[in-house]
Amino acid sequence: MSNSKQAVPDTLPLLRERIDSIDSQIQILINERASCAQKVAEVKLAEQGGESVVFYRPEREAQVLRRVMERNEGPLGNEEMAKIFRQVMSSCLALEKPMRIAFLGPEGTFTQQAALKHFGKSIVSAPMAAIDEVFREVESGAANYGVVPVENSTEGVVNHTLDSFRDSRLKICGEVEERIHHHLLVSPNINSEDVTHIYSHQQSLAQCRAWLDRYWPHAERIAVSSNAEAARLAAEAGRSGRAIAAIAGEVACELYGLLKVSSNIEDRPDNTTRFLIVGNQDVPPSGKDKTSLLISAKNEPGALYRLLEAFERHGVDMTRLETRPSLMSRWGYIFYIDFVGHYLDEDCRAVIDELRERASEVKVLGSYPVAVL
Ligand SMILES: C=C(O[C@@H]1C=C(C(=O)O)C=C[C@H]1O)C(=O)O
Repeated sequence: MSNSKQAVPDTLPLLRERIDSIDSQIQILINERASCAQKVAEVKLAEQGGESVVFYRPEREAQVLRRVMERNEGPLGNEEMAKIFRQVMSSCLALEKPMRIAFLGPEGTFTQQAALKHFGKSIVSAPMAAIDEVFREVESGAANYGVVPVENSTEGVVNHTLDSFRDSRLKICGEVEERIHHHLLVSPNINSEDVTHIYSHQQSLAQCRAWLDRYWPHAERIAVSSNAEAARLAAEAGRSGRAIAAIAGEVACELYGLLKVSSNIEDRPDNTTRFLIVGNQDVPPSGKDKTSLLISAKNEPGALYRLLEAFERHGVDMTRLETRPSLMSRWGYIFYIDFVGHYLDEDCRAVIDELRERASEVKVLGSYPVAVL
Protein backbone atom coordinates (compact mmCIF):
# COMPACT_ATOMS: atom_id res chain seq x y z
CA MET A 1 0.00 0.00 0.00
CA SER A 2 1.31 3.48 -0.87
CA ASN A 3 0.81 4.75 2.68
CA SER A 4 3.41 2.38 4.14
CA LYS A 5 6.08 4.29 2.22
CA GLN A 6 5.04 7.65 3.67
CA ALA A 7 6.94 9.07 6.62
CA VAL A 8 5.26 8.33 9.93
CA PRO A 9 3.94 11.56 11.50
CA ASP A 10 5.07 12.33 15.02
CA THR A 11 2.17 14.12 16.68
CA LEU A 12 -0.75 12.35 18.32
CA PRO A 13 -3.50 13.94 16.18
CA LEU A 14 -1.60 13.26 12.95
CA LEU A 15 -0.80 9.68 14.00
CA ARG A 16 -4.45 9.03 14.80
CA GLU A 17 -5.52 10.59 11.53
CA ARG A 18 -3.11 8.25 9.75
CA ILE A 19 -4.40 5.24 11.68
CA ASP A 20 -8.02 6.18 10.80
CA SER A 21 -7.11 6.44 7.14
CA ILE A 22 -5.23 3.11 7.16
CA ASP A 23 -8.16 1.43 8.98
CA SER A 24 -10.62 2.55 6.34
CA GLN A 25 -8.36 1.17 3.61
CA ILE A 26 -7.90 -2.14 5.48
CA GLN A 27 -11.68 -2.36 5.90
CA ILE A 28 -12.31 -1.86 2.19
CA LEU A 29 -9.69 -4.50 1.37
CA ILE A 30 -11.07 -7.00 3.88
CA ASN A 31 -14.53 -6.62 2.35
CA GLU A 32 -13.07 -7.00 -1.12
CA ARG A 33 -11.49 -10.23 0.09
CA ALA A 34 -14.81 -11.34 1.60
CA SER A 35 -16.57 -10.67 -1.74
CA CYS A 36 -13.99 -12.88 -3.46
CA ALA A 37 -14.67 -15.63 -0.92
CA GLN A 38 -18.41 -15.32 -1.63
CA LYS A 39 -17.66 -15.65 -5.31
CA VAL A 40 -15.46 -18.70 -4.56
CA ALA A 41 -18.51 -20.27 -2.87
CA GLU A 42 -20.60 -19.68 -6.01
CA VAL A 43 -17.92 -21.26 -8.20
CA LYS A 44 -17.63 -24.25 -5.85
CA LEU A 45 -21.40 -24.70 -5.92
CA ALA A 46 -21.48 -24.51 -9.70
CA GLU A 47 -18.54 -26.94 -10.09
CA GLN A 48 -19.28 -29.47 -7.34
CA GLY A 49 -23.04 -29.01 -6.94
CA GLY A 50 -25.54 -29.93 -4.22
CA GLU A 51 -24.70 -31.64 -0.96
CA SER A 52 -21.12 -32.60 -1.76
CA VAL A 53 -19.64 -29.08 -1.96
CA VAL A 54 -16.46 -28.71 0.08
CA PHE A 55 -16.19 -25.13 1.33
CA TYR A 56 -13.41 -25.51 3.89
CA ARG A 57 -10.03 -26.16 2.28
CA PRO A 58 -7.40 -26.84 4.95
CA GLU A 59 -4.53 -27.07 2.44
CA ARG A 60 -5.36 -23.66 0.97
CA GLU A 61 -5.72 -22.06 4.41
CA ALA A 62 -2.35 -23.51 5.51
CA GLN A 63 -0.72 -22.09 2.37
CA VAL A 64 -2.26 -18.65 2.95
CA LEU A 65 -1.01 -18.60 6.55
CA ARG A 66 2.46 -19.85 5.65
CA ARG A 67 2.79 -17.13 3.00
CA VAL A 68 1.64 -14.48 5.51
CA MET A 69 4.43 -15.60 7.84
CA GLU A 70 7.07 -15.82 5.11
CA ARG A 71 6.49 -12.33 3.72
CA ASN A 72 5.98 -10.66 7.09
CA GLU A 73 8.45 -7.86 7.78
CA GLY A 74 7.22 -6.65 11.16
CA PRO A 75 7.01 -4.87 13.48
CA LEU A 76 4.18 -7.33 14.20
CA GLY A 77 5.56 -10.83 14.78
CA ASN A 78 4.87 -13.66 12.31
CA GLU A 79 2.56 -15.52 14.61
CA GLU A 80 0.64 -12.42 15.60
CA MET A 81 0.14 -11.52 11.94
CA ALA A 82 -0.92 -15.07 11.07
CA LYS A 83 -3.49 -14.99 13.90
CA ILE A 84 -5.06 -11.88 12.38
CA PHE A 85 -5.28 -13.55 8.97
CA ARG A 86 -6.57 -16.70 10.66
CA GLN A 87 -9.57 -14.70 11.85
CA VAL A 88 -10.03 -12.91 8.52
CA MET A 89 -10.23 -16.29 6.78
CA SER A 90 -12.56 -17.58 9.46
CA SER A 91 -14.96 -14.69 8.78
CA CYS A 92 -14.66 -15.20 5.01
CA LEU A 93 -15.39 -18.93 5.31
CA ALA A 94 -18.40 -18.22 7.54
CA LEU A 95 -19.77 -16.04 4.71
CA GLU A 96 -19.35 -18.96 2.32
CA LYS A 97 -20.82 -21.42 4.81
CA PRO A 98 -21.01 -21.34 8.61
CA MET A 99 -19.03 -24.29 9.99
CA ARG A 100 -20.43 -26.34 12.88
CA ILE A 101 -17.50 -27.78 14.81
CA ALA A 102 -17.96 -30.60 17.32
CA PHE A 103 -15.31 -30.87 20.03
CA LEU A 104 -14.70 -32.60 23.33
CA GLY A 105 -16.67 -30.33 25.67
CA PRO A 106 -18.11 -28.91 27.76
CA GLU A 107 -17.49 -25.24 26.94
CA GLY A 108 -14.07 -24.18 28.19
CA THR A 109 -12.00 -27.28 27.41
CA PHE A 110 -8.55 -27.10 25.88
CA THR A 111 -10.11 -28.87 22.90
CA GLN A 112 -12.42 -25.89 22.40
CA GLN A 113 -9.38 -23.61 22.65
CA ALA A 114 -7.70 -25.75 19.97
CA ALA A 115 -10.83 -25.60 17.76
CA LEU A 116 -10.83 -21.79 17.93
CA LYS A 117 -7.10 -21.65 17.24
CA HIS A 118 -7.50 -23.82 14.16
CA PHE A 119 -10.76 -22.50 12.67
CA GLY A 120 -10.84 -18.95 14.09
CA LYS A 121 -13.76 -17.57 16.06
CA SER A 122 -16.42 -17.53 13.34
CA ILE A 123 -17.66 -21.07 13.92
CA VAL A 124 -20.72 -22.60 15.53
CA SER A 125 -19.51 -24.49 18.63
CA ALA A 126 -20.90 -27.95 19.32
CA PRO A 127 -19.51 -29.26 22.63
CA MET A 128 -19.81 -33.07 23.02
CA ALA A 129 -19.61 -35.12 26.21
CA ALA A 130 -17.13 -37.71 24.92
CA ILE A 131 -14.61 -38.32 22.15
CA ASP A 132 -16.70 -40.98 20.40
CA GLU A 133 -19.63 -38.54 20.35
CA VAL A 134 -17.47 -36.07 18.44
CA PHE A 135 -16.83 -38.78 15.86
CA ARG A 136 -20.54 -39.68 15.68
CA GLU A 137 -21.62 -36.05 15.32
CA VAL A 138 -19.38 -35.61 12.27
CA GLU A 139 -20.23 -39.04 10.84
CA SER A 140 -23.93 -38.27 11.00
CA GLY A 141 -23.39 -34.94 9.24
CA ALA A 142 -24.70 -32.94 12.21
CA ALA A 143 -21.28 -31.24 12.44
CA ASN A 144 -18.95 -30.35 9.56
CA TYR A 145 -15.73 -31.18 11.43
CA GLY A 146 -14.65 -32.48 14.82
CA VAL A 147 -11.71 -31.68 17.11
CA VAL A 148 -10.25 -34.30 19.46
CA PRO A 149 -7.05 -34.48 21.55
CA VAL A 150 -4.61 -37.15 20.38
CA GLU A 151 -1.39 -36.86 22.36
CA ASN A 152 0.24 -34.89 25.12
CA SER A 153 3.96 -34.23 25.45
CA THR A 154 3.95 -35.27 29.13
CA GLU A 155 1.37 -38.02 29.25
CA GLY A 156 1.48 -39.57 25.79
CA VAL A 157 -1.34 -40.79 23.66
CA VAL A 158 -5.11 -40.33 24.15
CA ASN A 159 -6.31 -43.91 23.72
CA HIS A 160 -9.99 -43.06 23.19
CA THR A 161 -9.11 -41.03 20.11
CA LEU A 162 -6.87 -43.66 18.55
CA ASP A 163 -9.45 -46.36 19.25
CA SER A 164 -12.21 -44.28 17.65
CA PHE A 165 -10.42 -44.49 14.30
CA ARG A 166 -10.78 -48.31 14.16
CA ASP A 167 -14.42 -48.25 13.18
CA SER A 168 -14.73 -44.76 11.76
CA ARG A 169 -14.62 -43.71 8.13
CA LEU A 170 -13.68 -40.15 9.10
CA LYS A 171 -10.46 -38.68 7.79
CA ILE A 172 -7.90 -36.56 9.57
CA CYS A 173 -8.04 -33.13 7.88
CA GLY A 174 -5.67 -31.21 10.12
CA GLU A 175 -3.69 -30.98 13.33
CA VAL A 176 -3.25 -28.22 15.89
CA GLU A 177 -0.93 -27.87 18.84
CA GLU A 178 -1.72 -26.01 22.02
CA ARG A 179 0.51 -25.17 25.00
CA ILE A 180 -1.32 -26.40 28.07
CA HIS A 181 -1.20 -24.48 31.34
CA HIS A 182 -3.07 -25.88 34.33
CA HIS A 183 -4.27 -24.00 37.40
CA LEU A 184 -5.66 -25.14 40.74
CA LEU A 185 -9.08 -23.49 41.00
CA VAL A 186 -11.69 -23.07 43.72
CA SER A 187 -15.00 -21.29 44.05
CA PRO A 188 -14.45 -17.73 45.45
CA ASN A 189 -16.38 -18.47 48.68
CA ILE A 190 -14.20 -21.49 49.53
CA ASN A 191 -11.10 -21.41 51.69
CA SER A 192 -8.49 -23.35 49.74
CA GLU A 193 -7.08 -24.83 52.96
CA ASP A 194 -10.34 -26.78 53.41
CA VAL A 195 -9.98 -28.56 50.08
CA THR A 196 -10.20 -32.35 50.45
CA HIS A 197 -10.90 -33.39 46.85
CA ILE A 198 -9.32 -32.32 43.58
CA TYR A 199 -11.24 -32.96 40.36
CA SER A 200 -9.83 -33.01 36.86
CA HIS A 201 -9.50 -35.05 33.70
CA GLN A 202 -7.22 -38.02 34.25
CA GLN A 203 -4.69 -36.61 31.75
CA SER A 204 -4.53 -33.30 33.60
CA LEU A 205 -4.14 -35.02 36.97
CA ALA A 206 -1.26 -36.97 35.44
CA GLN A 207 0.32 -33.83 33.95
CA CYS A 208 0.40 -32.30 37.46
CA ARG A 209 1.25 -35.49 39.37
CA ALA A 210 4.56 -34.37 40.91
CA TRP A 211 3.14 -30.99 41.91
CA LEU A 212 0.11 -32.65 43.55
CA ASP A 213 2.33 -35.18 45.36
CA ARG A 214 4.37 -32.33 46.73
CA TYR A 215 1.71 -29.76 47.69
CA TRP A 216 -1.52 -31.75 48.02
CA PRO A 217 -0.46 -35.26 49.12
CA HIS A 218 -3.59 -35.79 51.23
CA ALA A 219 -6.23 -34.50 48.84
CA GLU A 220 -8.14 -37.19 46.99
CA ARG A 221 -7.76 -36.95 43.21
CA ILE A 222 -10.91 -37.62 41.28
CA ALA A 223 -10.92 -38.16 37.53
CA VAL A 224 -13.90 -36.71 35.64
CA SER A 225 -14.75 -36.54 31.94
CA SER A 226 -12.97 -33.23 31.24
CA ASN A 227 -11.24 -30.44 33.15
CA ALA A 228 -14.00 -28.02 32.17
CA GLU A 229 -16.45 -30.45 33.79
CA ALA A 230 -14.18 -30.45 36.86
CA ALA A 231 -14.37 -26.64 36.93
CA ARG A 232 -18.15 -26.78 36.62
CA LEU A 233 -18.34 -29.27 39.50
CA ALA A 234 -16.05 -27.13 41.67
CA ALA A 235 -18.27 -24.09 41.04
CA GLU A 236 -21.41 -26.11 41.82
CA ALA A 237 -19.86 -27.55 45.02
CA GLY A 238 -18.84 -24.04 46.05
CA ARG A 239 -22.46 -22.91 45.92
CA SER A 240 -23.35 -25.46 48.61
CA GLY A 241 -20.20 -24.69 50.63
CA ARG A 242 -18.30 -27.89 49.74
CA ALA A 243 -14.54 -27.40 49.38
CA ILE A 244 -13.72 -29.04 46.05
CA ALA A 245 -10.92 -27.81 43.83
CA ALA A 246 -10.49 -28.34 40.09
CA ILE A 247 -7.47 -28.45 37.86
CA ALA A 248 -8.30 -26.72 34.58
CA GLY A 249 -7.16 -24.00 32.20
CA GLU A 250 -7.76 -20.30 31.84
CA VAL A 251 -10.92 -20.51 29.72
CA ALA A 252 -12.68 -22.86 32.16
CA CYS A 253 -11.53 -20.69 35.11
CA GLU A 254 -13.20 -17.62 33.58
CA LEU A 255 -16.27 -19.46 32.33
CA TYR A 256 -17.12 -20.91 35.74
CA GLY A 257 -16.06 -17.87 37.79
CA LEU A 258 -13.39 -19.65 39.82
CA LEU A 259 -10.34 -18.30 41.65
CA LYS A 260 -6.78 -19.42 40.96
CA VAL A 261 -5.16 -20.89 44.08
CA SER A 262 -1.99 -21.77 42.14
CA SER A 263 -1.07 -21.05 38.51
CA ASN A 264 0.88 -23.07 35.93
CA ILE A 265 1.10 -26.19 38.06
CA GLU A 266 1.92 -28.58 35.19
CA ASP A 267 5.05 -30.63 35.91
CA ARG A 268 6.65 -29.74 32.59
CA PRO A 269 6.64 -26.11 31.46
CA ASP A 270 6.61 -27.14 27.78
CA ASN A 271 3.46 -29.23 28.28
CA THR A 272 1.80 -29.33 24.84
CA THR A 273 -1.20 -31.20 23.48
CA ARG A 274 -1.74 -32.12 19.87
CA PHE A 275 -5.30 -32.21 18.53
CA LEU A 276 -6.69 -33.64 15.31
CA ILE A 277 -9.36 -32.22 13.02
CA VAL A 278 -11.60 -34.99 11.69
CA GLY A 279 -13.97 -34.67 8.76
CA ASN A 280 -15.32 -36.30 5.63
CA GLN A 281 -12.77 -35.09 3.12
CA ASP A 282 -9.49 -36.10 1.55
CA VAL A 283 -7.19 -33.09 1.79
CA PRO A 284 -4.94 -32.43 -1.25
CA PRO A 285 -1.21 -31.68 -0.68
CA SER A 286 -0.37 -28.29 0.85
CA GLY A 287 3.38 -28.62 0.28
CA LYS A 288 4.13 -29.40 3.93
CA ASP A 289 2.05 -32.35 5.08
CA LYS A 290 1.87 -35.27 7.43
CA THR A 291 0.11 -38.62 7.03
CA SER A 292 -1.38 -40.92 9.67
CA LEU A 293 -1.87 -44.65 9.13
CA LEU A 294 -3.61 -47.40 11.07
CA ILE A 295 -1.98 -50.78 10.50
CA SER A 296 -3.09 -54.21 11.71
CA ALA A 297 0.02 -56.34 11.76
CA LYS A 298 0.13 -60.07 11.35
CA ASN A 299 1.07 -61.62 14.65
CA GLU A 300 4.38 -63.18 13.64
CA PRO A 301 8.10 -62.68 14.39
CA GLY A 302 9.60 -59.61 12.75
CA ALA A 303 6.22 -58.15 11.74
CA LEU A 304 6.97 -54.67 13.09
CA TYR A 305 10.50 -54.73 11.73
CA ARG A 306 9.22 -55.42 8.21
CA LEU A 307 6.80 -52.49 8.46
CA LEU A 308 9.43 -50.03 9.65
CA GLU A 309 12.03 -51.19 7.17
CA ALA A 310 9.88 -49.87 4.29
CA PHE A 311 10.07 -46.33 5.74
CA GLU A 312 13.83 -46.51 6.13
CA ARG A 313 14.43 -47.82 2.59
CA HIS A 314 12.29 -45.12 0.95
CA GLY A 315 13.70 -42.37 3.16
CA VAL A 316 10.30 -41.44 4.60
CA ASP A 317 10.56 -39.78 8.00
CA MET A 318 8.39 -41.48 10.63
CA THR A 319 7.41 -39.07 13.41
CA ARG A 320 5.33 -41.28 15.68
CA LEU A 321 4.56 -44.92 16.40
CA GLU A 322 1.86 -46.02 18.83
CA THR A 323 0.73 -49.54 19.61
CA ARG A 324 -2.77 -50.55 20.71
CA PRO A 325 -4.04 -54.03 21.37
CA SER A 326 -6.18 -55.39 18.56
CA LEU A 327 -9.68 -56.28 19.67
CA MET A 328 -9.87 -59.00 17.04
CA SER A 329 -7.21 -61.43 18.32
CA ARG A 330 -5.77 -61.73 21.82
CA TRP A 331 -2.15 -60.85 21.05
CA GLY A 332 -2.64 -58.99 17.79
CA TYR A 333 -1.68 -55.33 17.58
CA ILE A 334 -2.73 -52.21 15.80
CA PHE A 335 -0.02 -49.68 15.01
CA TYR A 336 -0.64 -45.98 14.50
CA ILE A 337 2.10 -44.42 12.42
CA ASP A 338 2.61 -40.76 11.51
CA PHE A 339 5.11 -39.73 8.86
CA VAL A 340 6.19 -36.63 7.00
CA GLY A 341 4.67 -36.28 3.52
CA HIS A 342 1.37 -36.67 1.68
CA TYR A 343 0.01 -40.05 0.64
CA LEU A 344 0.04 -38.83 -2.97
CA ASP A 345 3.83 -38.15 -2.83
CA GLU A 346 5.70 -40.79 -4.80
CA ASP A 347 7.91 -42.05 -1.95
CA CYS A 348 5.00 -42.14 0.52
CA ARG A 349 2.87 -44.03 -1.97
CA ALA A 350 5.63 -46.60 -2.44
CA VAL A 351 5.83 -47.13 1.35
CA ILE A 352 2.05 -47.52 1.67
CA ASP A 353 1.94 -50.03 -1.21
CA GLU A 354 4.62 -52.14 0.47
CA LEU A 355 2.93 -51.94 3.86
CA ARG A 356 -0.25 -53.25 2.22
CA GLU A 357 1.65 -56.36 1.11
CA ARG A 358 3.08 -56.92 4.58
CA ALA A 359 0.21 -56.13 6.95
CA SER A 360 -3.29 -57.51 7.21
CA GLU A 361 -4.85 -54.04 7.06
CA VAL A 362 -3.55 -50.57 6.20
CA LYS A 363 -5.95 -47.67 6.57
CA VAL A 364 -4.83 -44.19 5.55
CA LEU A 365 -6.40 -42.04 8.27
CA GLY A 366 -5.51 -38.94 6.31
CA SER A 367 -2.87 -36.62 4.91
CA TYR A 368 -3.11 -33.09 6.24
CA PRO A 369 -1.11 -29.83 6.53
CA VAL A 370 1.47 -29.63 9.33
CA ALA A 371 0.10 -27.26 12.01
CA VAL A 372 0.91 -23.64 11.07
CA LEU A 373 -0.03 -21.78 14.25
C1 LIG B 1 -11.92 -18.80 -0.28
C2 LIG B 1 -11.88 -20.12 -0.17
O1 LIG B 1 -12.65 -20.83 0.76
C3 LIG B 1 -12.29 -20.94 2.12
C4 LIG B 1 -11.78 -19.67 2.65
C5 LIG B 1 -10.44 -19.35 2.47
C6 LIG B 1 -9.94 -17.93 2.63
O2 LIG B 1 -10.67 -17.11 3.18
O3 LIG B 1 -8.84 -17.64 2.15
C7 LIG B 1 -9.54 -20.36 2.13
C8 LIG B 1 -9.94 -21.65 1.97
C9 LIG B 1 -11.31 -22.08 2.23
O4 LIG B 1 -11.37 -22.67 3.52
C10 LIG B 1 -11.02 -20.96 -1.05
O5 LIG B 1 -11.25 -22.16 -1.16
O6 LIG B 1 -10.11 -20.38 -1.70
